[in-house]
Amino acid sequence: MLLNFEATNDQAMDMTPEDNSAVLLDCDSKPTLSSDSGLIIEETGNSVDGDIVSNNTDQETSLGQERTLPILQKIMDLSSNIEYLKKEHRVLSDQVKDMNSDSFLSPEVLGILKHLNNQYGLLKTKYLEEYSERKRLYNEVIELKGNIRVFLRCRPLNQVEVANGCTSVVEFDSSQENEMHIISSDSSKKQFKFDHVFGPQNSQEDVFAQTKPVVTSVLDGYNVCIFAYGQTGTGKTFTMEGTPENRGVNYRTLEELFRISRERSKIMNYELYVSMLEVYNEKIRDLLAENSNQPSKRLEIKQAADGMQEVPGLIEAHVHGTEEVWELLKSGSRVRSVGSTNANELSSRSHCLLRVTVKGENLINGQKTKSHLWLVDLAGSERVGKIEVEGERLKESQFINKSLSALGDVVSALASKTGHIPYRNSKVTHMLQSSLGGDCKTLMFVQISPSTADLGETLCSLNFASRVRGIESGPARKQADPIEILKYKQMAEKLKHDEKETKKLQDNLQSLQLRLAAREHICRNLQEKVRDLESQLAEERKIRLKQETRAFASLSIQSSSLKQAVEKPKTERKPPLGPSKLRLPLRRITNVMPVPSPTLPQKSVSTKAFMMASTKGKENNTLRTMKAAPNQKAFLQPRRMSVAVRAPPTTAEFLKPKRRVSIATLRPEPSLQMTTPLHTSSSHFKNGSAIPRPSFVRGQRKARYSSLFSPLPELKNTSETTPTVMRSSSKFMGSPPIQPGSWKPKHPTVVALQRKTLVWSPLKFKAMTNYRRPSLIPSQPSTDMQ
Ligand SMILES: Nc1ncnc2c1ncn2[C@@H]1O[C@H](COP(=O)(O)OP(=O)(O)OP(=O)(O)O)[C@@H](O)[C@H]1O
Repeated sequence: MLLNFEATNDQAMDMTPEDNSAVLLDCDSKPTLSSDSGLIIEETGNSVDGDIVSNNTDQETSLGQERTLPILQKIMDLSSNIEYLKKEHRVLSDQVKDMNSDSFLSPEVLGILKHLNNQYGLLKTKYLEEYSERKRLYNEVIELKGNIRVFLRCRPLNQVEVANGCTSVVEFDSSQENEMHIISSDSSKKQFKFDHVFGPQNSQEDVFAQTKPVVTSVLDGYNVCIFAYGQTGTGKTFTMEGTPENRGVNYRTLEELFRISRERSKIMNYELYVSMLEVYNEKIRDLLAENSNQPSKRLEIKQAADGMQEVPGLIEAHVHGTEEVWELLKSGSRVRSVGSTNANELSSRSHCLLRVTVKGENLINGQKTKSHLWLVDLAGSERVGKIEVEGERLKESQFINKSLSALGDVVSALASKTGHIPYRNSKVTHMLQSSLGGDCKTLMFVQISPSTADLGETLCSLNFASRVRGIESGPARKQADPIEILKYKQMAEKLKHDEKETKKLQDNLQSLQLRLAAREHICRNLQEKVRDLESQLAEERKIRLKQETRAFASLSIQSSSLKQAVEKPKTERKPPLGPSKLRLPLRRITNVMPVPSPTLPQKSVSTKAFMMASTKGKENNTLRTMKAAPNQKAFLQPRRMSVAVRAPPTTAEFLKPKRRVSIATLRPEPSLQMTTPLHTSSSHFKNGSAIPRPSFVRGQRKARYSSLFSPLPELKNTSETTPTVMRSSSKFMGSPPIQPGSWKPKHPTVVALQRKTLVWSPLKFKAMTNYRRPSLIPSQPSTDMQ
């Protein structure tokens, strides 16, 4: 009979001894393996019918055998089974070996597995990189939009809730760290999204890890505000303050600030100050004030010059280490107003505000910053009916709810971007004004309870938080130290003033330079003019010499002819025109005093000379006579003789000054007393009460020199004397010294330059230097000149 091993085996196992006893098996029968690895048991002698001879002896023996047979049989069966199982194990092991080495773990498969493993690792790192990059970009967008970041934190169910059979209505998706769902009573789910979601399993470390980047930006000069909002008993104080075993955001923040400031000590110098206050029943109380149980002075919120809210008189404790901070926080928390409600045994009955002021100074560029970090634990929103409060607690609750509803109004106004934001409706909103709508980084923790019993309150908190998340307050900006700003403002004003002064001085300088240039130009022109005049004078002298020679000659002829024609007694004869008034040769202007004429008064001689000249006056004859003059002394005759050759003038014309040069017409200033060497002698006589000689020629010279030197102040002051410059060199060798205010320019260009406010410009100056104004005195003789 052929049996399948498994079936046989199973059957064998299930067989009872009675069954076994019924079956006689040949001990020698051995299991053999079939070709298909099945077990075949050959029945080799189980048929005993007709082969066994019965006798008594044999019967006893057979009875004893019958008793031992089933046991033996069983042993045999089991041993054969063991044998069989061993064999089967061997076969299967061989098969597994074959599979391992041959087919399943072939090198190709291993290679593919390796490759897939590497790819998986790469994708994982890529995903993580992308994830952090997305988060960074998201944070940047939030910062640019100025959105208030909102973190949700859900506490675990407490013992009371568990005992009451409350279940959790909050569902978290571990793959989405910023999403959560609320399961409503009708089993529908409502999704809420926040910047981060912390479940009951998240620790204080997890929370601070996400908060750290925001709080530490206070060291970079940003104003930061973190506040916890939520229903009473949801863990606001736990998140912000924590417990000695599980310290909260406040302590961890200061610890981190100290750590970073130590790290940056080579570049930055930081000073940290801590203030702690509470708003209880709409009154501000300093929690760090000594004897804070006593009624303290009234603190009010004022707006500082930099637009931030300040509380004058609030204590600012300078802190140097975390231990000091912890002590301060503990002492502040101790005096905080807390009370017991049926929602929270130690419920905060006030809004607690911790302010950290950071003063930073950059040791490299000296830039200073002053920024604030506000850490706010708001009082819990609560339904008065639900928590069954009365008396003082009821009053507290009403104040709390009023201020929280004011916060809600502010958030609604900010979210809808209305013009007026009602910040001043409560102390808290007034205090957080710049944090909610200003240029600071704001983070809100919305705390919720997971309990089904608090579903309504939880939904209210979540809706409020979603509205807060929608507020766009504009990007945050770094805060410079107000003292620094003031210093820079003063510096800017001083700079402006200095610039004005510099401009004024530049203008003055420019006008002086222009005046100088104008004067130099005048001087140059005058020098040229003097040279021209000198040459003209020389020419004139030459001509006059010729004329006088001619006149002298003609007179000599006339006198000799008269002598011959009319015989007169010798006594009547006129004395010859002697060298009574010798003149120096007219070569150049000199200081040498001329020798005064000792002889006849000029007037009588000149009159007679004029009369004689009128009778004759033939120039050709004069010239001839001149040529025939015996010696040079004759050329040094008094000037009257030379004038006599001209046409006889009328009495009025006689004394009229002759206009000879252009200078006389340019500056006809009769009042100006300019002298020549000749005039000096005349003045001398004048001063000595002598009668001045009526020489119009000298008058002409006087006018000419007056015009020449009148613009020079030195000459004006010394009008009665010859100028020093003239005396020393008789030429204008340089600019005359300027006495301010002693000379008023009269030339229109100079006057215009003086009056005009000039703006300094190198181009202008260049243009001006190139510009040649017309000379005060024309270089070519004009029609006025003769
Ligand atoms: N995440 C949390 N893990 C463990 N326990 C928490 C957590 N959050 C809150 N608790 C516990 O819940 C209780 C209430 O917390 P807490 O006092 O901080 O609430 P609250 O919101 O500040 O209440 P109130 O507004 O009344 O002051 C505390 O005993 C606190 O230890």
